[in-house]
Amino acid sequence: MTVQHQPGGPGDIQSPANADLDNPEVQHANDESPENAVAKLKREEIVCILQEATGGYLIYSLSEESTSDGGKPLSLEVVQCQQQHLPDGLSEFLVDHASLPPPHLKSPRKVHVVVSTHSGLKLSQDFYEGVLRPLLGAIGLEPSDSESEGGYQVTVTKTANTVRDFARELGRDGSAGETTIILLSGDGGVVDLLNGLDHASSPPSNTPPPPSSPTIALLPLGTGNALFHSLHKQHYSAAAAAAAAAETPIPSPLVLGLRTLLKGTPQPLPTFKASFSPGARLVSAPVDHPKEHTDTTTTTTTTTTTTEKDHEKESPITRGYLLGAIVASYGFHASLVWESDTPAYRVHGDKRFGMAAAELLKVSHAYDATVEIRRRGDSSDEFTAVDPPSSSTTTTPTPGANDGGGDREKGKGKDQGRFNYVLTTLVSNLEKTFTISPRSEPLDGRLRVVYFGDVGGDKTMEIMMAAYREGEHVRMAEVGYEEVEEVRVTVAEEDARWRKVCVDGSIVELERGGWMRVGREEGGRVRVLV
Ligand SMILES: Nc1ncnc2c1ncn2[C@@H]1O[C@H](COP(=O)(O)OP(=O)(O)OP(=O)(O)O)[C@@H](O)[C@H]1O
Repeated sequence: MTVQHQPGGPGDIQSPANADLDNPEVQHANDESPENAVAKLKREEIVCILQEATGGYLIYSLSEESTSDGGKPLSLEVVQCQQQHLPDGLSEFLVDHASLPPPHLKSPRKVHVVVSTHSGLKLSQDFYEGVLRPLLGAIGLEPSDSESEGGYQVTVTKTANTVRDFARELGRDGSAGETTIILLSGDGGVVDLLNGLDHASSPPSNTPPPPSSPTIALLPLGTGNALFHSLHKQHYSAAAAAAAAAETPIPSPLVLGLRTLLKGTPQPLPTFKASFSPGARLVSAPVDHPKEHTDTTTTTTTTTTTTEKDHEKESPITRGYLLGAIVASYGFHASLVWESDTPAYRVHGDKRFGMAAAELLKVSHAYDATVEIRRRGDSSDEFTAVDPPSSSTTTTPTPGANDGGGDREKGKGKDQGRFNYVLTTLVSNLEKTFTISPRSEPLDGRLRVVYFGDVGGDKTMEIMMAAYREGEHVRMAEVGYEEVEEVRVTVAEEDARWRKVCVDGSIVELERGGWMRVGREEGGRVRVLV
């Protein structure tokens, strides 16, 4: 029997025993025999199975299909299976009652749900009401207004600062280490949490604070969800193999996220620190398309026509650094993240990235910068300048101590000092299928840099497309790729348009001659469920 949860009810999954026969959906569900309902279950949608006290099982699954009659696209369904034994192949989803709630959600731990309303397709609120709240209810957890009443607390974002403020508060009251935060957002939520917690600490520390850190459970409701996809990369391949064997589709990211919420274990999340020169400013989204721009970099001079500000608001970078867990970039990636954020592009939804990319590739700007790296084992001020590899030089990558050691052998050529792309990352994927750093393993804490020079728009496109083929781009002659301890990018550009850097989605504008220094951190400021 399938009983579809009605979003908005008070944690009220209706099991067959208390199903409301006046409810048309329940009535419809009651028309179906339990055997049929179980037989119709889609394995890839199953979140968990709980055993009932009376024997039998409740099978919970996530339905993400939109309905033609305007029904909610996200809902939790429960099917009762009255057999004494689960049908073949379902026992792996069984969660033992004795282990519920799991340790990371169990008192005395405090549980907070953070609902980021502007993330991705703005489905977080619906997901909370229609899926998470009833699922938590099923394992005995209910929302409450105050910690003293027990249960979990819910924070719904009202502004772009809500998550940071929440984290700051959490850091100040000293309870962060006993808290699990279920985060319904994209990558921005994680970064806001990291930086908010850091700001609560005093004074600014060079090393992460060792006291027990909060645990984050990610439910991927953003656009890119780079961290979530990178953490679940092996799971995707395992699930893909199992799915191929059983000829079933692989589970969706949200199903995987819910399974991890119930069965995952907390692990330290590697982070980096991006420090900036004194004139660096965090900038808001661009006010309009970039100004008409004459770019004659190919004939070695750059003519700019942009002098006025291209953004509405800017703020200093408190403490001179930002923390990140995903990516810090300069060049095409940073420009794309920033320039696709105009009101004019935003109305096109996620197509805005393709549109902004097409415009940027037409300009094919070669960014004037010095890129220096510090490798593991080098002393703290021992930076080596790198030049973009030249395609004209034949290369034979030879795996070395830095796992991309061969890349350093790639030739140096005319492209010296001009880059199209410089990206430092702790994760493998920027989207589910966009593998920017194929050698990165989940939580390996290794910082890697991917870079290439003034290769032109068509070649940039070719390199990006190769990244969609499981990261094949890193084997291309034009692309540098290696593990580093730290990267320093110093920007010589006149035009502010080309002085933007990106740290996990936040945009920072550097002053002329300004720099960004990205270094790996030891330890873990937060833990993440995997
Ligand atoms: N109610 C709100 N009003 C204004 N801004 C909000 C609100 N809720 C969330 N935000 C902001 O929206 C942004 C959402 O970022 P998030 O990374 O979660 O989603 P995304 O950008 O769609 O996904 P991804 O980063 O994974 O591509 C954050 O910067 C957050 O501060």
